[in-house]
Amino acid sequence: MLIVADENIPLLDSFFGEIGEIRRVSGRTMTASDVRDAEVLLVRSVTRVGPELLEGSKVRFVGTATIGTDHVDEEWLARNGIRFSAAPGCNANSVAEYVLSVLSVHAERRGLADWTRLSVGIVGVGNVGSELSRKLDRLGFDVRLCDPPRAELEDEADTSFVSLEEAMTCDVVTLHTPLTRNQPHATYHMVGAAELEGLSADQLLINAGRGEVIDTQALKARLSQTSAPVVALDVWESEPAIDPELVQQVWLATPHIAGYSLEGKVQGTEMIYRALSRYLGFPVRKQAGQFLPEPALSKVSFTSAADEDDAIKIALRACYDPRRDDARLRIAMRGSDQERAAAFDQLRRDYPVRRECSSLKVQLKGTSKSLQDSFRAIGFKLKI
Ligand SMILES: NC(=O)c1ccc[n+]([C@@H]2O[C@H](COP(=O)([O-])OP(=O)(O)OC[C@H]3O[C@@H](n4cnc5c(N)ncnc54)[C@H](O)[C@@H]3O)[C@@H](O)[C@H]2O)c1
Ligand SMILES: O=C(O)[C@H](O)[C@H](O)COP(=O)(O)O
Repeated sequence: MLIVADENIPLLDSFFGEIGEIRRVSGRTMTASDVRDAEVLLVRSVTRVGPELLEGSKVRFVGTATIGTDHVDEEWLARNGIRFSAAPGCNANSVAEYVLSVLSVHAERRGLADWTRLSVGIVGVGNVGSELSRKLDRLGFDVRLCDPPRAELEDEADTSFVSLEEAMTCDVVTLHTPLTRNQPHATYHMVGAAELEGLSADQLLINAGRGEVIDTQALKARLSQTSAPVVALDVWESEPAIDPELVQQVWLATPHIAGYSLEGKVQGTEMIYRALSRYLGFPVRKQAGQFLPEPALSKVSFTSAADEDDAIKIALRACYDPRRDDARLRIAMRGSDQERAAAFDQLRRDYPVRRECSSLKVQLKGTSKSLQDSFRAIGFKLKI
């Protein structure tokens, strides 16, 4: 069986080597002739999957090792009897850690002694938003949830949701919706001139969903005003050809890597491996955990002398500091349009190994119970 796969999917041989012959191709430039003879197609988010790619091919199973599915024409696949599977939640924890790290840097720049005094509006409360909300709640932040599709469900009567308008009054507004069009609560350009107008210079807007959820032109216009909000973008309209002026205008600019922890990527591969095995009736023998190496940084230690807020931020940013990705993206924005787009993709292809907080053992000596709880809330392993 021929399996055509995006070369950026990690551990292809380890997971799929026993299932079939693997042909690696560039996900961004994959064409119909690359996949014509394949029975299985494995992609990430940069490959548009629909009739242009698959008409006339032998493909009967498509797996995307990502949470987002806006690159896949699911209706067409279903109409053509092609089984489809995604990887819901695979990198939700990675994105939550990205947001926490961004918050920690933002609080520090603002001179806030206690970062939990920030109110946080989470827009889109699915796998990512829920994981983030759980961590923030446990840390003691004031969290408000905005998810109109969920708010309409009968079994959600116990959860209190706010409108987008109200979420956008929080100190921090963080977007985690899918990209949707032509349906109730569609998110394409959901944040436009009117929503941006209401944000003040004291507020932070984060987008780690999809770039098209914010209207780029409206954002650029808002950011050129003196009272502009602080903005952190991980996702962009028309990736990889992103707007270099917008990169200059935002506070923190990263190349769509919020979900790029090693754990997140490998879990994505594992999820489509499981789905394919089930589809083919093969036993599921492999799991992500067996392929995760020892982390480069495995232990940190704090004593009672540590400032509690500082200790959390030091440990968080030892695992992941978004300012490194921001610096790399800014450097990559030099050159022609084509060079910039290639550089954006290259940053993602050659992304350094990043481990999640759960890979770091934190030793606490003589520290308070509340500090221990905060470390646990984020997901660190504790040694007391
Ligand atoms: N930056 C990254 O690296 C990265 C990583 C993972 C996922 N993502 C993106 O984040 C999105 C969310 O991921 P997830 O796992 O939480 O997905 P999910 O499907 O579990 O949850 C999405 C939530 O958004 C809600 N939603 C839909 N329309 C909305 C609207 N108009 N307003 C508010 N909420 C709305 C849905 O009801 C749902 O609860 C993905 O679709 C993907 O596009 C980005
Ligand atoms: O949807 C997702 O899971 C994320 O956006 C994912 O991190 C995208 O990564 P890519 O497929 O572009 O490598």
